[in-house]
Amino acid sequence: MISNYTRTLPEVFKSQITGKPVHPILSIENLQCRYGEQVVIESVSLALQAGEIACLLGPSGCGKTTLLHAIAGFQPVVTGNIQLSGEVISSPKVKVPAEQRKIGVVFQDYALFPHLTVEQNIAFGIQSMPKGQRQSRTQSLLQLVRLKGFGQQYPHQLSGGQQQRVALARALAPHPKLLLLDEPFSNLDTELRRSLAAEVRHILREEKIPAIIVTHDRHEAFIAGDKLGVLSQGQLQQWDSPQDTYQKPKNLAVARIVSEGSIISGTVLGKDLISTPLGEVNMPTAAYESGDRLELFVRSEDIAAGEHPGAVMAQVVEKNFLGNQVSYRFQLAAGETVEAALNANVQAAPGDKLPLRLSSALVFDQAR
Ligand SMILES: Nc1ncnc2c1ncn2[C@@H]1O[C@H](COP(=O)(O)OP(=O)(O)OP(=O)(O)O)[C@@H](O)[C@H]1O
Repeated sequence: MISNYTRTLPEVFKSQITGKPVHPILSIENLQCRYGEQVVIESVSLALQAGEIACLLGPSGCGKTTLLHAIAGFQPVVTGNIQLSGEVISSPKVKVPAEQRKIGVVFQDYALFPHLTVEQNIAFGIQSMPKGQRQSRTQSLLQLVRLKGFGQQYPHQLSGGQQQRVALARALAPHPKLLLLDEPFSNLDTELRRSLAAEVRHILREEKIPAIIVTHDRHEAFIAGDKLGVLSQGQLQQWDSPQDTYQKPKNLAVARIVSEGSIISGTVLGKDLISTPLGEVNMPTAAYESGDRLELFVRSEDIAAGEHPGAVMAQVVEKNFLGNQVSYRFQLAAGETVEAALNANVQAAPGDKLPLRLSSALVFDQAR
């Protein structure tokens, strides 16, 4: 049973200058969204502070887009509420129309206007600005997204990454209070995705616009986010910094979403000592008694190869070269298999046996 990650409700700070309360830019309290009888978002609460960038990560179908649509105003709310700068914009009784929310949205497919130039696309949402101001905003955004000189081109003359930067500039042009990006890089190849994730982070920082980015790619989320929200089965399992989420996942579902690894069994041998099919490992066991059976999550990088007292022999069943590392799948004597990411100088082929040892593992109560 995956325990729901419950957090204290959004904090409201007091300004040190005015003494007035400073609300999170976005706060969501006990949100539920449904399609007919199907509950897709169940009791989600979170707070995003001014200037923060959050990434929402989770498996396909877990409700990421639905949550984004609820914030944007495209999806009704069954219970709970959504507040922007302290004002309720969505609840069962309140629904501020999407176009009045001052929330920008960037979609996966860029959705640029094909018959408009890059400059015209960027200026589309700021027609009400005086001409001089509009032109200067457009030019500064062109520079910010590194497309100076491309202003007169049409979208089909640009690469995918360039088109997505135009879409970002267009969404930023009216100075939204919050920007929502729904899998903005998923049409791009892996390397470009990650460099664009870093670039988008830089651009949002420059513009001081808080954002929520939905992604499937944990590396993209680690690069772009100050906060990482892990959504699974319609519930926000964790809402923390990427580093804390990686190092201290709240449950097995989060561990599996944010890292590569394997599940193995363990038995508590005594104080802070657990026996596993990969040998004995020192871990806090205060919550358990000797003899307790546990499920452990072993991250691929927590397994090392080489002669060592206590190492156990394991047989290579699969090997994939990744450059500086090689990903191996090993069969252990007890029949379990584990994934390990080993240094490329370890030479082994399927069928070979290697001594392995475990440096650490994650233990979860009622792990499944
Ligand atoms: N318009 C709709 N009508 C009915 N069910 C829907 C609708 N949109 C989404 N769903 C269902 O709601 C669930 C969550 O969908 P959602 O698109 O929010 O997930 P997601 O996490 O964004 O998925 P993905 O990563 O694949 O885009 C899925 O089971 C989906 O089938």
